[in-house]
Amino acid sequence: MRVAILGSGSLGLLWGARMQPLFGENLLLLTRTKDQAELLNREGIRFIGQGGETEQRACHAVCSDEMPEGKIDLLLVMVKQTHLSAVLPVIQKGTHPESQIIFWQNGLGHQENIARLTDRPWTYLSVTTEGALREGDNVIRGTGRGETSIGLYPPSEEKPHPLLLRWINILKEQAGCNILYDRQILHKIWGKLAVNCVINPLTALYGVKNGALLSPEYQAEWKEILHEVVLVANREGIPLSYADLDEKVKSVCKQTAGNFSSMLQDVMRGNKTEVDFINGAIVRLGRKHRIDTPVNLRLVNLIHEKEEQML
Ligand SMILES: NC(=O)C1=CN([C@@H]2O[C@H](COP(=O)(O)OP(=O)(O)OC[C@H]3O[C@@H](n4cnc5c(N)ncnc54)[C@H](OP(=O)(O)O)[C@@H]3O)[C@@H](O)[C@H]2O)C=CC1
Ligand SMILES: CC(C)(CO)C(=O)C(=O)O
Repeated sequence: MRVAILGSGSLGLLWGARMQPLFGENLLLLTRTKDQAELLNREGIRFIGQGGETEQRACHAVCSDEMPEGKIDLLLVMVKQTHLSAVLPVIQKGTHPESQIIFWQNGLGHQENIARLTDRPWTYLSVTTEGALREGDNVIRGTGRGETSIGLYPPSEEKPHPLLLRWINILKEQAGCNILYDRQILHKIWGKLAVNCVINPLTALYGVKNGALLSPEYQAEWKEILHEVVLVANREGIPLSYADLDEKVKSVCKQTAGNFSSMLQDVMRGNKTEVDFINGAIVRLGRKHRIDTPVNLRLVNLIHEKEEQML
């Protein structure tokens, strides 16, 4: 099985380090720049565990402009939502009709991009609570083991392809990953979306770590955001309750108390954030169902203002 990772950032380097011992020369990392590919080929990936232990893993990388044609059997797409449409031609070129293509982006919006691929029926969404922080172009720090779910998208009663199940088993049995196939992947996507709708914009606007949101001053906004998310989710046919989601957001704030959310990190680095695919997705779907979502809309606008200020 030839496996590739498109996007060698935080998530890409984490999964690259993890899969290298399992797939060796059959694993390819794809980068945006030639410089990063050269660095990875020269020095490999340096993985720093939670206890500070470091391992150097040799790897094979190329710039995504040089994606080999039709050779990849299983592709992990790990670029941000903001770069997805630009890499569609790379995905189309590197894969074949039996390829298994897994999209890892937070938020909603990748569905439209997936629909633009031609003759690629085996597409999946993934939701992961595994955390990673990139400390250099070839340095990755694991910030907590978590759980990963993968499900066919568009949703289908069809069984997943045997190749995907083989890959999941290899990761489970040989790398001890907590990873599973999930027929209800959209429920997981919405659960994670709700978490991101609260934590990401509030931490980015107020410049605080995830754990700070548990203090009373943020509770009013937190509740207003979640109420809108639940209304929209239910109208989309996703049966999520306010109480469950509120509990989930609290538990993620506790588990990741010391983390800077990805949106806060983007704002600090002067990068475009994924807000249009997180709170922006609630606003778009709200409009579709004629549900007002003023709180999420306000957050989208405030985050865009913040992005402008940081440019
Ligand atoms: N980090 C985490 O723990 C988690 C992240 N996610 C989601 O996963 C996705 C990726 O996140 P994360 O890894 O943190 O993001 P990063 O920004 O760290 O990584 C994205 C990578 O994609 C690369 N990229 C962009 N354009 C191209 C291209 N044309 N060809 C090849 N590579 C390209 C970027 O390259 P360059 O750096 O050179 O611009 C970057 O290395 C996001 O949607 C995020 O929401 C989900 C769960 C956890
Ligand atoms: C779960 C959370 C909020 C962890 O920081 C995250 O997914 C993010 O930062 O994007």
